[in-house]
Amino acid sequence: MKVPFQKMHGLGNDFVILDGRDTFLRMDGGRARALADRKTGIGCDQLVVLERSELADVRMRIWNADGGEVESCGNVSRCVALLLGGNHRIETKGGIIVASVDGDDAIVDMGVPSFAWQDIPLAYAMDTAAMPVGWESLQNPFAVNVGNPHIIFFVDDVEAVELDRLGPLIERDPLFPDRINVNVASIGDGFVRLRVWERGAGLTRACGTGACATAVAAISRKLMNGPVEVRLPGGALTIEWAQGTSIRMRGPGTFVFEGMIDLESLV
Ligand SMILES: N[C@@H](CCC[C@H](N)C(=O)O)C(=O)O
Repeated sequence: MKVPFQKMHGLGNDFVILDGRDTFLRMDGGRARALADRKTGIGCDQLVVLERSELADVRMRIWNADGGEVESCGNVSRCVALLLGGNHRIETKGGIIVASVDGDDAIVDMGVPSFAWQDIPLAYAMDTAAMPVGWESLQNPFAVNVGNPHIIFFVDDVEAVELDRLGPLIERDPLFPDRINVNVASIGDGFVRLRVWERGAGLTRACGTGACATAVAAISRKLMNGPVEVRLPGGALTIEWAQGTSIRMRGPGTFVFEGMIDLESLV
């Protein structure tokens, strides 16, 4: 049986979204990997299935392109808000987020960030605001969990970082038992420039949770005052946050195309 899908992107970070609210859709890592494959599947950074929720208006399950199911995704939460329209409480593995639509933008309350080393999680105790670790030129990072785990390195020039080489090394370092999303950021005049190596997806044009994590790190280290404009290769997001409060993200989501897919023909 063929089921409909939507292809969308948030600043170039792209998704295949399936609606399983009325029809049971069996999804697993193998199927997600097959659908995400850019040569043989539809192609995307993340595969998303909407389901009925007992806790919120809708449940959103997210798989990275490598087939791993993950807790959260900032860019897809804006796309889903724009797809559904109006205001929605969305259940994710990383907690409940609240999304609304404002013109071409969606605004998402991404929840309160966690800073405890056990919550990132790290393999052993350390100060997550000034981690005494480093990988070559990337030193003294900040770690935060914004629904999913992130590490942020502040550098002079994000373009000078070999993120395609260092990203996978850091993502899979034993310090991170659940692996980690790797952000390199530089402070500009009123904005932060950001590049992200995403856990399970590699280099992406944008990462919404990475933008949230980086804004939280920049505000915590008093490098920026909110709201923070985060400039990614695919475009900009605005992030608001103050100590002890939820993170608020604002930005666009774009419809690309729709089609039908036979899930049973996959592995
Ligand atoms: N692209 C996303 C994040 C997707 C999940 C991430 N790769 C992870 O493994 O946690 C975003 O926009 O936040």
